[in-house]
Amino acid sequence: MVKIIKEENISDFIEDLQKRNAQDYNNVYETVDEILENVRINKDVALKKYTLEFDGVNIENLEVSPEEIEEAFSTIDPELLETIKKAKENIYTYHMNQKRKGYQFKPEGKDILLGQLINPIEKAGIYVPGGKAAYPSTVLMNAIPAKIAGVEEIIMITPPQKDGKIKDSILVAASLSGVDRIFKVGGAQGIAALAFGTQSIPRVYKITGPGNIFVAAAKRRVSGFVGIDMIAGPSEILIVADDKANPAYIAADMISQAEHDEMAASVLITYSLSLAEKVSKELDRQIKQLERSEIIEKSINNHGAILIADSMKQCIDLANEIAPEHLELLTSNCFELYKSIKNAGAIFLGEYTPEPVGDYFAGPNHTLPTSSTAKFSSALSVDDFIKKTSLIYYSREALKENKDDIVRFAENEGLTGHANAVKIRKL
Ligand SMILES: NC(=O)c1ccc[n+]([C@@H]2O[C@H](COP(=O)([O-])OP(=O)(O)OC[C@H]3O[C@@H](n4cnc5c(N)ncnc54)[C@H](O)[C@@H]3O)[C@@H](O)[C@H]2O)c1
Ligand SMILES: N[C@H](CO)Cc1c[nH]c[nH+]1
Ligand SMILES: [Zn+2]
Repeated sequence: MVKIIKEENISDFIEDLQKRNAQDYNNVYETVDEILENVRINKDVALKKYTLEFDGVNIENLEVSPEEIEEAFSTIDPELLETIKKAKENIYTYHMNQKRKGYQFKPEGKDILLGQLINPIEKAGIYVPGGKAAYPSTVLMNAIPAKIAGVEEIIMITPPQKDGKIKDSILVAASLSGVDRIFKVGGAQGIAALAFGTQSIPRVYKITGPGNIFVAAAKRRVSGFVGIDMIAGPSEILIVADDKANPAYIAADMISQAEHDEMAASVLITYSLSLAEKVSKELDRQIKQLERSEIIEKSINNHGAILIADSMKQCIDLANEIAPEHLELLTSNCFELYKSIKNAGAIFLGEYTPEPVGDYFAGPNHTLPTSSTAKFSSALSVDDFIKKTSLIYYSREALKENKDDIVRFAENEGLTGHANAVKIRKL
C-alpha cells in the first residue's frame, strides 16, 4: 500500500528521501569496490566469474560475433524492427539540434585569434541494462548522440540472458545505430572493464548509460579515472496533479516506472486528498493485474508516496527540491506551470504525454539523472560525447600591447617564471 503523507510530515519525508539517496549508494560500495578491484587485476577471468555469479551463465566469448548479429536480424519481429527504425529517426532528429560547431573570432582591431574547437571523444563505452529487463531503447538513446558527435569507436556492454545470448532487438538496435563492438557483460564488472580494459574489452575514455544501483555506484567510483555522463540509477517518476487529474492515469504512470526496479521511486504530489485516496485504490487495483507485480509492489511500498501539499505552489517547490528524473505535470495549466520547474531530468506535459512516450519514442533522451542529481546534471546529449578545446593566438604586436598586464598579474601571484616567459620575448 502506498504511503499518503500529509503536509505536517512532508519535510521529514524529504529529509528521509535525501538520506536514503546517499545510503542506497553507501550500502553497495563495499561490493562494488571489490568487483572493480578484482576486474582491474584479473580482467577477463573476473568478468567471467561475475557473469556466472550474477547472470547465471558461463560465457566463453565475451564479444558478440557478426553471426549473432546476422541471426538477430533474421529472428526479430518485422513490426518491432519498423518501430525501432521510427524511434531511431525521432531520436536522431531531436539530437541533431544539439550538434555544436565551435567558434573562432578576432577581437576588433587586434591581431588576436580566439576560439573553441569541438572534438568528439574518441572511444565511448555505453551501458545497456539487461538484468530484470533488456533495453533496446537505451541502445538508441546512447549510440545515436555518440554517433552524431562523431565518436570513432562505440563499445557497448550489456548483461547476457540465461542462454548466453543478447536479445535480438538489442543487437539490431546496436547495429542500426552504428555501435562498433558489443560485449556480453553487465553490472559493476562491466563498468570496470570499460574503465580499466581487459584482454577482450578495450578501455574507453567515457562511459555513459543507465543501470541499477550497482552499475550507477560503479560509474560513480570510476569517475575521474574515466569520464562518466551522470548518475543514471534506478528510475524515478514524480507526478504533480491538480484535482481534475485522472487517478487511473496517475496510478498507471507511477507503476510504469515502479516496474523497472524494486528501488525505483514513484511519487505523486497533489493538494487534493480525495485524488490521493483514489490513486491509492487505483494502484492496488492495477498492480494485481500486472506481470511484474512483485517488483512493482516492493517499489511502491518502499519508495513510493503520495504527498498532500497545501497548494499548487508547494507542489512545485517540492518538485524542485526532489529534482526527479521524470516529472509529469497533470494539471490544466501545465503550459504555465512548467516554467517554474528548475530541477528535473525531463518534464511531461498533460494527460496524453505519459512518461513512456519519452522512454521509447518522442526523441529526447531517456538517460536521465536520478537521486536528485537533476539539480546539477542534464539529460544525456551530444554534448556528453564531445570535448571543447580552447584556441589562442597573439601576434607580436598583440603581446607587446598586453604584456604589462600579463606580467603584473603573474608577479602578483608570485609566479615570476610566468612573467619571465612574457618578458624574455623581444617585443
Ligand atoms: N536513469 C535512467 O536514465 C534509467 C534508464 C533506464 C533504466 N534505468 C534503470 O536501470 C536499471 C536496470 O536494472 P537491471 O537490474 O534490470 O539491469 P542492469 O543491467 O542495470 O543490472 C544488472 C546487473 O546488476 C548486477 N547485479 C545484480 N545484483 C547484484 C548483486 N547483488 N551484487 C552485485 N551485482 C549485482 C549484475 O551484474 C547484473 O548483470 C533499473 O534500475 C532501471 O530503473 C535507469
Ligand atoms: N524509464 C527509463 C528511464 O528511467 C527508460 C526506459 C527504457 N525502457 C523503458 N524505460
Ligand atoms: Zn521506463
